[in-house]
Amino acid sequence: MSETVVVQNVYKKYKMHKSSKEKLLDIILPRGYGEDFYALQNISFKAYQGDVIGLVGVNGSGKSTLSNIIAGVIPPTFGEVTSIGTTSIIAISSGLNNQLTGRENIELKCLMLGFKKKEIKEMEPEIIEFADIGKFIDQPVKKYSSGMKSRLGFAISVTVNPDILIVDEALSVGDQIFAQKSKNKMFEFKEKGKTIFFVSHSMGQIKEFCEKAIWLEYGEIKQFGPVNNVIPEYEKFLKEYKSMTNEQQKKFREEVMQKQRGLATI
Ligand SMILES: Nc1ncnc2c1ncn2[C@@H]1O[C@H](COP(=O)(O)OP(=O)(O)OP(=O)(O)O)[C@@H](O)[C@H]1O
Repeated sequence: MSETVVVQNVYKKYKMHKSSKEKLLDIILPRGYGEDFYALQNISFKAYQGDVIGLVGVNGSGKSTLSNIIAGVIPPTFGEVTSIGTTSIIAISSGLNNQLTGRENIELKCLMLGFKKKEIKEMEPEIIEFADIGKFIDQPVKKYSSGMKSRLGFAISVTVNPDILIVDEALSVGDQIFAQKSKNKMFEFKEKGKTIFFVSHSMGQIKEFCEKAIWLEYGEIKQFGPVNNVIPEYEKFLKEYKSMTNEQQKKFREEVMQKQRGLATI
């Protein structure tokens, strides 16, 4: 099985700003301003053709940041990501331009992915049919509901037929019929041997769909392995976390923040 995504020692550092003044200082000052905060630390793993990998972790553990880095939407601060093949990300905030119509967004996104105008015209009917948002396709996206946006984002991302697909919570919005249609499409991709990363808070969906899982904690990989090993451990942690008192949960979150604040050894 050949490698499709190689992630090596990836870190993502953000600055914490308490006010817009601090944000401004960060831009003006040569060394920047603000406390360092690591959304990701020391992330390394390999994905292979046909891998379907679930990304799990509590809120703020770094799932979306890692998805965006794999997709090339944002760069890592340190480290390297090598992708063999075309990559497409499906996320609720899927980078649609609010001022443009759905149809114009199709063209823009496909142009950005490197397609020629003729190819886009050929793909357009398929995208519109999959999105199934009727006359809204010629309305500006700012008039769309969140479900409509995710339908259009999903339709574009799957129709361009990427080798590597990153699905970030996309199945949690939209109605049941669309969710089923999306699920079928993803199973179709899985059968074709594409590499899929799947972010979800639904352990049911992760267990149903993925063979491997990455559990992120404090922006680090806590566990990576077969879904049947990782998810029971993660569920055990979730159960313990839920049974904590508010005070204990607060302490845990503070420890998390502390760990992400520049304690990284690079
Ligand atoms: N642009 C940014 N600037 C500063 N901090 C950021 C930025 N984007 C994300 N973060 C921080 O990085 C951490 C990881 O965020 P991320 O969205 O990747 O987590 P997540 O696991 O996807 O969370 P959720 O389950 O809530 O979607 C969070 O603490 C978040 O506040």
